Amino acid sequence: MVENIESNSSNNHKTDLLNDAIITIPNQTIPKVSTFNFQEINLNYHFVNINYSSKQNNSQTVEILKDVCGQFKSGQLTAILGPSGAGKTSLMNVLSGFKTNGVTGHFQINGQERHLGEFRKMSSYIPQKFAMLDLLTVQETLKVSVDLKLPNIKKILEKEKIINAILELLNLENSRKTLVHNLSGGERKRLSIAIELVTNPPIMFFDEPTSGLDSVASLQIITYLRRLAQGGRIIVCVVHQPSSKIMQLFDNVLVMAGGEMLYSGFQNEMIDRFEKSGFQCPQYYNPADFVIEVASERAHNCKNIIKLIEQNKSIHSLTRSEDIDQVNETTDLLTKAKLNDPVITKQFPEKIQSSLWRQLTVLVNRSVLSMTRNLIAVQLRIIMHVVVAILLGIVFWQIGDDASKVLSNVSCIFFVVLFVFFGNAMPSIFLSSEDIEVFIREHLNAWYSKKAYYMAKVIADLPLQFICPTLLMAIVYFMTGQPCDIERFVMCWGITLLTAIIGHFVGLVFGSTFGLQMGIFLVPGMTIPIMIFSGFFIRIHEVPDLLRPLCDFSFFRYTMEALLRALYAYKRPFLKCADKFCYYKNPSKFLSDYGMSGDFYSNDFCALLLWIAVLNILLFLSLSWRVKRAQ
Ligand SMILES: Nc1ncnc2c1ncn2[C@@H]1O[C@H](COP(=O)(O)OP(=O)(O)OP(=O)(O)O)[C@@H](O)[C@H]1O
Repeated sequence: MVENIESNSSNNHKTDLLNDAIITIPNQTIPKVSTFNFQEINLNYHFVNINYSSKQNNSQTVEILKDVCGQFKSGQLTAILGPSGAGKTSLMNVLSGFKTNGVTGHFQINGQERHLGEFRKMSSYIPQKFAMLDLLTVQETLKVSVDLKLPNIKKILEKEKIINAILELLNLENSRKTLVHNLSGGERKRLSIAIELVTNPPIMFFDEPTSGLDSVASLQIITYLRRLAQGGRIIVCVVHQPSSKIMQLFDNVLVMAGGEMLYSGFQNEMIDRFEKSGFQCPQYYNPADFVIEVASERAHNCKNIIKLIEQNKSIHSLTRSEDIDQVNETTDLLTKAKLNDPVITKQFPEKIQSSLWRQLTVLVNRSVLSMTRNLIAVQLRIIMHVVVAILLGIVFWQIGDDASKVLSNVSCIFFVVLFVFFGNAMPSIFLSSEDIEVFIREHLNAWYSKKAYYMAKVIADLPLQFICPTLLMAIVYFMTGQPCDIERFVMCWGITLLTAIIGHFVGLVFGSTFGLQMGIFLVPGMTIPIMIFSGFFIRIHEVPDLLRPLCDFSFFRYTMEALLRALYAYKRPFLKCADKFCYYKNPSKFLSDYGMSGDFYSNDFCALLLWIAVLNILLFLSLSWRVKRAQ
């Protein structure tokens, strides 16, 4: 079957199509990557004495990778093998530049020290769990990728040509209209490859691209990867127990054991090398299973195995830095000469980052598209606001001008604040925790800046933050019989909007910092205590002196104060009294009893704006922290 797939000329034709689609675009301003011909530059990625350690919670340092060396060359497909916990994923993270903290050693591209920023632009890392937005179709997902990664391609037809070529190459044409969350495991994997293929990167890393797939789908994926490698790319992937058929597709193998490198060299020399070192592979045994079994014995004799295999190595079986230097000197002269050629250097591939404006528009459009398909985020949120508003209107029907029901009116206002806050905070926790992984991947792959993502997050939800509180306030205000005064209505509406925005940011900050589970627990857990200091449960002047500063900190205090001032301050005439005596007939008396007298609506408004500014800063810091932590 392998042979069949390999000899299939139509597949080669698809590879050509992809290259054609990208290379023959009739526009001189097309990105450098589009004009890059992989055959022209032989990349040689060397890594020497790579060590990686991580600090534990108890401040102990764990050594994860120890003195790993090796090299990858253009046109070769390399597998990283090893038993569970051998350090394969860690090595992949380090080599791809996704992990930098605690990493030492030398990384060289064609003999020159790797510059991380540049390296990220010319490489792609497809992790095992490749985060994607579930509510976009395959075609839309690829379109976003093209829009962000190929900013110089403006014509829709050209974009479609590239998308079609990639879909055809990866056999995804029939799924182009399928939502990502409806894709099968294999299709999802292929889509993740497709997304990164858009820029035609010359170096691609895959962490377990076959995990969760059956043998046929696994073979298919590795065959695609081989085809990509044959197009002149460096393709490296971690694989778990590949079948013999799959093993044959690899050019090189890197075997890891206990964070050390056991073997690095040609796939077809591997068993020979192990046999010469005294490890006999039984007949008809899967070579991958065999080397993993040998590697699993590392706990007892890993050092001995490495030593033995070293003694029998060939020039291509690289296990130590000296070997790499030797190969460097002998084989890279031509490549170096080519790299120094200005014509070729000019064609060196790199991902071009689009302008901030373009990043912003693409990200906002994507968020809006995704949100409109999200039942919880949009439809349910609007419906809930309307239903609750009508319910409140019925329960508190026409009490706004009734002096005997002032306290009930305050409860109604408090309920509005509560509902608007949580009605916006909870969906935002869900939304932000859902796409934070997508952000980290795309940002680290140099698709867009943190600033663009942050601004898009703020802008995309604005329409809902406008619509939901507006609907709620309009219904509640008029059903509950608040004063028929447009100014007072606008004042109340403004505060409800700010409350919704604060709720949204609180949700974003907690969701992106702590994730969904912790966010759902922490938002109510941390905000409900703040409500105690809102002036609703206990009047501010009755709060113990020691805790009084907390009232200045509570944003619920400012929302309550502002709303009650909008309704009862600013020379509001006496309220109607249906009973013989109404204590709060005079609205100013009520405000003064609650410690809210004075026409200071604007102060409360400014305090809420300040809160929004602080939450914005926290959100930006949270995103930066998440990116840093991912590295
Ligand atoms: N940040 C970390 N802190 C502490 N230990 C870590 C950290 N990352 C990885 N390790 C440890 O390093 C070892 C290698 O982990 P890694 O995930 O690279 O292994 P792997 O070969 O990919 O395993 P698997 O095949 O099971 O995914 C494991 O023992 C793991 O527990």
